[in-house]
Amino acid sequence: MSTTTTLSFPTKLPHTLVHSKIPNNVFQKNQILGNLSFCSKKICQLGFTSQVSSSQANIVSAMGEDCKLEVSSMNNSEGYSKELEIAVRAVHMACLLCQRVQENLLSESSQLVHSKDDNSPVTIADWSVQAIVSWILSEAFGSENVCIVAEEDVEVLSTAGAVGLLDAVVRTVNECLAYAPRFGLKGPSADLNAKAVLESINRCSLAGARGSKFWVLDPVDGTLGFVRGDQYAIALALIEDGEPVLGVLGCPNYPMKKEWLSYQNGYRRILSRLTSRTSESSDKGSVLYAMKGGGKAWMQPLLCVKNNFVWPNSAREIRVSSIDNPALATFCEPVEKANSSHSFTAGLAHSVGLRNQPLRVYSMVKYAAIARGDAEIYMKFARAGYKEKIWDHAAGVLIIEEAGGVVTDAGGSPLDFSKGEYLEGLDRGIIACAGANLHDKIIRAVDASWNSSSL
Ligand SMILES: Nc1ncnc2c1ncn2[C@@H]1O[C@H](COP(=O)(O)OS(=O)(=O)O)[C@@H](OP(=O)(O)O)[C@H]1O
Ligand SMILES: [Mg+2]
Ligand SMILES: [Mg+2]
Ligand SMILES: [Mg+2]
Repeated sequence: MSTTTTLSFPTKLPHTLVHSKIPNNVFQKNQILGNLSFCSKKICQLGFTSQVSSSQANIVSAMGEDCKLEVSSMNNSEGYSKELEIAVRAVHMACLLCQRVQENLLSESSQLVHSKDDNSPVTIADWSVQAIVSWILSEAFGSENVCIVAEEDVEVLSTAGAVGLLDAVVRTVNECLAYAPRFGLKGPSADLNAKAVLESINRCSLAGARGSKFWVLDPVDGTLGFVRGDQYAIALALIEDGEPVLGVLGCPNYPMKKEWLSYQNGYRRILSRLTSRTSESSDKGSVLYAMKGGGKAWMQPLLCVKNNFVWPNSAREIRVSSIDNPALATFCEPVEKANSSHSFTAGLAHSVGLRNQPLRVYSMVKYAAIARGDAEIYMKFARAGYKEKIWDHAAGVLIIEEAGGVVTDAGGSPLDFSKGEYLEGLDRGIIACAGANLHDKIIRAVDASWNSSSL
């Protein structure tokens, strides 16, 4: 134990490091240590020195053998490890913010839900999350270096009649940013005023989607689910040269174990013990993330500010389901018929031989369900003329792909994130599957039935 050895991790990842001098009983096989700075700390406590910088470390073998540390990351991890660290922390903070606002919305049935021009809802959580994520990314990387494409704008908040609403957003933003140090982030030296909050929201612009590198943010995806006390997600991705290179999905009502969800209405209702105010937020939700190219995706429990948690958080690897028999597979789809044709997918399900009831879930939690292996297929067929937005898909697509799944349009082409705020040229709909076999079957079934559909 007293030997001092330097564990020096080459900067080029992925990488496996085998070290024989770590005592056998220190780590357990397959234990996941979380990010490397945490791993490094743990190794240092044992009297070793380590030089590590970022990412995930996973003990792949130990106990009686050489201790083997697998540093799992991707080819481009050198370039994006800091972005991932910051993005994951920002999304954790956004999850806490949303949990608080959702609790208030449900308990006070307050007037904090507004309708946009297209009649879709927007709440103080949507604006507040956009403000904090924009603020955190700008602080971390410099506002001149950060380009964010995000769903919300400041139009409603800037009107004279919206003073109360803006006050509520400013309060929510400051309450949340006060927790920044708990997440290892620097918070503002003084509370942000209304002007600074509006600036943070407004710094995000749709025009950025034409650039070669930009962040894409859906501050609350599934706002309808959010206001109904149901599932929703916070989605943040980094796009480079038209492809998502990192993706983070916060799912505040989707616990680490799917057994903690009630299935009565798909994933709609979480068990009452989880909705009670006394339960820990970490029981309720999860944050998923991946970086392009490593073939791995990860999930963390939400942190509970009531407990004295210490960042970093632990993470466990997630993988898509291995089921490729349609009779055993489950497909998910949007809750609202207006967002995706339930009758068309019912026909597809029948022709492919899917027997299970569809899992109707709000938001990108559907992508999370596939990536975690809780369901095998996700299909969305919006009405003709609807153009899918990049922020509704970018993070989810990358996480599913890195977890081993396939995501394409209904023509089998990858989604194109290079053409601005919309997924231009999308062929009919979106199909995500746990494996190529199921994916092929669905694509063929779409071709066979499309012409006779009313879509
Ligand atoms: N008419 C129509 N057709 C297709 N898609 C639409 C439509 N209207 C909205 N949207 C987008 O759908 C996002 C929510 O998708 P979901 O899969 O969660 O749908 S559902 O709420 O479960 O029905 C939702 O995202 P948020 O606005 O972030 O909630 C919208 O971007
Ligand atoms: Mg919306
Ligand atoms: Mg959305
Ligand atoms: Mg949204």
